[in-house]
Amino acid sequence: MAKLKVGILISGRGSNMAALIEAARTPDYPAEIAVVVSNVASAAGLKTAQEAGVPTAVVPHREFPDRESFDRVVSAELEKHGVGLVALAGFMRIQSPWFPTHWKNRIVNIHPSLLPSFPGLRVQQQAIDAGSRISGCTVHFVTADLDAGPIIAQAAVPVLPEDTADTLAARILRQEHRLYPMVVRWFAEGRLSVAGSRVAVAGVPQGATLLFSPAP
Ligand SMILES: Nc1nc2c(c(=O)[nH]1)N[C@@H](CN(C=O)c1ccc(C(=O)N[C@@H](CCC(=O)O)C(=O)O)cc1)CN2
Ligand SMILES: NCC(=O)N[C@@H]1O[C@H](COP(=O)([O-])[O-])[C@@H](O)[C@H]1O
Repeated sequence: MAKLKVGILISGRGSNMAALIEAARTPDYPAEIAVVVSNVASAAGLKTAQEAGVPTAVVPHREFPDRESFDRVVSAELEKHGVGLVALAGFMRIQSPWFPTHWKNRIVNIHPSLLPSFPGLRVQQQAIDAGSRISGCTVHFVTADLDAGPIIAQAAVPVLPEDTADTLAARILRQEHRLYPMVVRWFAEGRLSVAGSRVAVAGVPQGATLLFSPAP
């Protein structure tokens, strides 16, 4: 049976992209990484993808008059590679409503907070400033509403008194690299269904959609 083709959008380092590429190297993983697209030519993740033999493309957002025209070219690049799931991985552009509508329930994002808390950017510092004792990451379907799409799975980590944004980000990132490949596998296996704002994951234990790592 043909594997699900995943297209990954990045803007920078690409460690979540690398985790997905590594997961897809396993023969029984039900997805393959078909293309990596960046809006930034200098994204370090492009080199990582090329060294892994994954096709890449750059679509510079600054060259477009508006978000939708940029989004349509990105979408065409993904469709050229037969992509069935779009995975945002440190992709730093807010997409026009056209994109998540066109890719409805076929586009996911990983976000470094326990949504709905702390959408947007600089979220690790937001959690620290709020005195949160727990933080983590969320994989969700992407909709026109920023960081507000149906939640698929989350991973939680402690926030320590001595944490800086960087130490907390590093602790969360380790869980991101576990969570994202797990969720992409579930999508590829056809286990995800969306009803309104809720996602059901068929055939997995109820607790499997929440990882908790008490390790500092
Ligand atoms: N329509 C949607 N687009 C995006 C979503 C989403 O849920 N719906 N998720 C974000 C990912 N993201 C946080 O997880 C995020 C990325 C970027 C921004 C942002 O403010 N971008 C600015 C530029 C910032 C920069 O270049 O440093 C912008 O686009 O003007 C907020 C949240 C991805 N897109
Ligand atoms: N709002 C989007 C956002 O903040 N995404 C976050 O950017 C980082 C990208 O790292 P990576 O490029 O090494 O995967 C990740 O921590 C991801 O959760």
